[in-house]
Amino acid sequence: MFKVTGLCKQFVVGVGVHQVLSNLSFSIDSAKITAIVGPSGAGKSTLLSILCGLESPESGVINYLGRSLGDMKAEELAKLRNKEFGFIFQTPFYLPYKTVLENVLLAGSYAEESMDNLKAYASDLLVTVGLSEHMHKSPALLSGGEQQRMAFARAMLLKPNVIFADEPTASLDEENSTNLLTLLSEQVKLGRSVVLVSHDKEAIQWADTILEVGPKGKSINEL
Ligand SMILES: Nc1ncnc2c1ncn2[C@@H]1O[C@H](COP(=O)(O)OP(=O)(O)OP(=O)(O)O)[C@@H](O)[C@H]1O
Repeated sequence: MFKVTGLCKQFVVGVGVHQVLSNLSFSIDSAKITAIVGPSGAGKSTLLSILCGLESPESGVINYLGRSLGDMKAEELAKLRNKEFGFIFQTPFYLPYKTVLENVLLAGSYAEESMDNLKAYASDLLVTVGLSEHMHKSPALLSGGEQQRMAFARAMLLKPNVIFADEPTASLDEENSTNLLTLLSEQVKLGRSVVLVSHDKEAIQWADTILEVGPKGKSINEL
């Protein structure tokens, strides 16, 4: 699904240059959970941001289903992110003055479906993740695990092909981690792909493929 060749990324910090990823080449298969692991500061989150087109590399080619992200115009890339990629972060973001259902529908304006269909689908998703009773409350009233399940439902709204997750279980207890990982693995059985960055041993155990980024992003190897 992803084929990455010769990826280099650096950040300019003050008058210096911080080399974060150096000449990495690897592939990520579809319909699998791929975990990106490695020491703190190795560049895992940076790598995730590059794969989903939020950051651009200094050099290297990132092919997604045969299309080079670097050759896409900003509009095309934004469309790809909205239509094909879903995102889950360590800390679920939400608008507290909107309900759980409205928060799940935040990306709805990018959909081609009618708002009525989207609302019905968002409600179904909230039933699937066990939040049907909380649909019309503010997310501020939910527990951390419930908020993360809301984030999962939001990530699924536009039926993404790939779900990117950066430390999705880091703020969850074991039971809530297992719930979230179960939801993600069910999506993989339906043919979707999950790419996650994690330090969490349990989350890593759910992965079909583990890619380890070496210190200072100087290598990447499948474990
Ligand atoms: N926007 C930025 N500007 C400058 N430096 C950055 C920026 N983003 C990340 N870095 C630096 O790049 C390096 C890699 O950061 P990144 O967050 O990708 O690492 P990580 O492997 O995900 O770390 P952790 O496991 O601790 O979250 C770090 O040294 C970080 O300080």
